[in-house]
Amino acid sequence: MAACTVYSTQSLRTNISIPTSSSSKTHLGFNQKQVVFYTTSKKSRTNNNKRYLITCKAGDSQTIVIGLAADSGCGKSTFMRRLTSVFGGAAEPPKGGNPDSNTLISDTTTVICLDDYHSLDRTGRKEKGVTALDPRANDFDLMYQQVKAIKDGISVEKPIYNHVTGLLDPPELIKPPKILVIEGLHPMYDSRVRDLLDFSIYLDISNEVKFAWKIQRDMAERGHSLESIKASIEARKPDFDAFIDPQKQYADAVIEVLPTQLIPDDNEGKILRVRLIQKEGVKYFSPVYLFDEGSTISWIPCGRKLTCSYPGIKFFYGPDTYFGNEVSVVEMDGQFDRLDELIYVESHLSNLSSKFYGEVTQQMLKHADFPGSNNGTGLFQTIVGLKIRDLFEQIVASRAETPVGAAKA
Ligand SMILES: Nc1ncnc2c1ncn2[C@@H]1O[C@H](COP(=O)(O)OP(=O)(O)OP(=O)(O)O)[C@@H](O)[C@H]1O
Ligand SMILES: O=C(CO)[C@H](O)[C@H](O)COP(=O)(O)O
Repeated sequence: MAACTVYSTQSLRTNISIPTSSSSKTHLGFNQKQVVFYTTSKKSRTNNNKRYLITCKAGDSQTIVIGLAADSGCGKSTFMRRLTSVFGGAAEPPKGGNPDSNTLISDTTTVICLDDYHSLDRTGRKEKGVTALDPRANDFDLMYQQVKAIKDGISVEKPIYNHVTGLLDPPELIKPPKILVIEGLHPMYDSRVRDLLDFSIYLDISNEVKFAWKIQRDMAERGHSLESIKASIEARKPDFDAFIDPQKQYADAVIEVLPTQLIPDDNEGKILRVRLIQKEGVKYFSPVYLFDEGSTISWIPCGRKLTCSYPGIKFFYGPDTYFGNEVSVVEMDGQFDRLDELIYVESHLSNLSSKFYGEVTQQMLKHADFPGSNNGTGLFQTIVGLKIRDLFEQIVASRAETPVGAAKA
């Protein structure tokens, strides 16, 4: 008989299929209760008026789980596009599925958006007076159960939050990929979910820059008024500070985006100072460094090999502490004039986990049209993408070396 796991999902509205043809009685435990299912037909089952989702699959290769946390409009999608590109192949929504699905699937990666675990839809949040950032508007039990199931090689029927209608749509099937990325507001909020992560990233966009990006997108591209953008940022801020921002203390890598220091009192938010904060001592992750590992360096690369216009470019590298953890920081302030000259900067960075000389520059040139390609946001997102590929390859290699049975010891 197939090994089965039960996932409770009360928000489930449609029947789901049970991928087993077994006709025998199956005893499955859930929430300390023993429930009995007859897995004879491909339908969802109800027990004590509660609907259960049953998934059956014997998982033999564990999925690697990456968490990416950030507020809305802070570059998660852009980062995801860079990451999937590092693995090759395009990422697309599930074929033939809900056109408003938030999921992106490529050969190696599946990116799920944690908005899909909103337990309250738009109307529900309005009625209860809570924002989507509030944990009460999210189902962390289901998030944990499903991420764990995928990590264990088991397919799940994940709910969909529809950003167009503001409703919870019928679920979609998510099969275990090689790499699962969970991106959204709360990947590191719940300790059970956090413990499932093999690597975690937080995009820390300062208020000034967030405001500038919001204006650019929501005003220029979506026709919102300046007042409504300001009001929306203000309304989210208390919950952002309480529930989203504190997650950065748990991240293995933080990309911090600040206004430039090269122009005194700059408040345009166009030139950026970007810091890649890398935790020391994380298994399978060795931080990138500039010139000499462990030293402290300030570097202005502008000159014969790198064209810079005002206000120039400044790099910094050095050790630091971050929420009590030892970290290494690489910082870039300013922006590139010519991306093809980035190779000069790349050749001074070490531990990049690139597969060939110039891979970072090649990736940046390939996606020159993505936001942030001329500054540290694009550069550090690309580098973190390479580090994730390296982490994945190291974990796979270490599993191949581990004799069967020893892994459980
Ligand atoms: N590195 C960047 N430099 C400049 N602008 C950026 C950068 N990253 C993102 N933006 C701006 O922010 C907008 C949102 O970016 P993106 O879609 O990647 O964010 P998101 O976190 O996925 O947003 P949402 O959660 O709202 O879907 C972009 O359209 C762009 O205007
Ligand atoms: O913070 C968000 C994450 O994307 C959204 O605001 C949240 O998911 C609610 O979505 P919508 O505004 O479409 O109802």
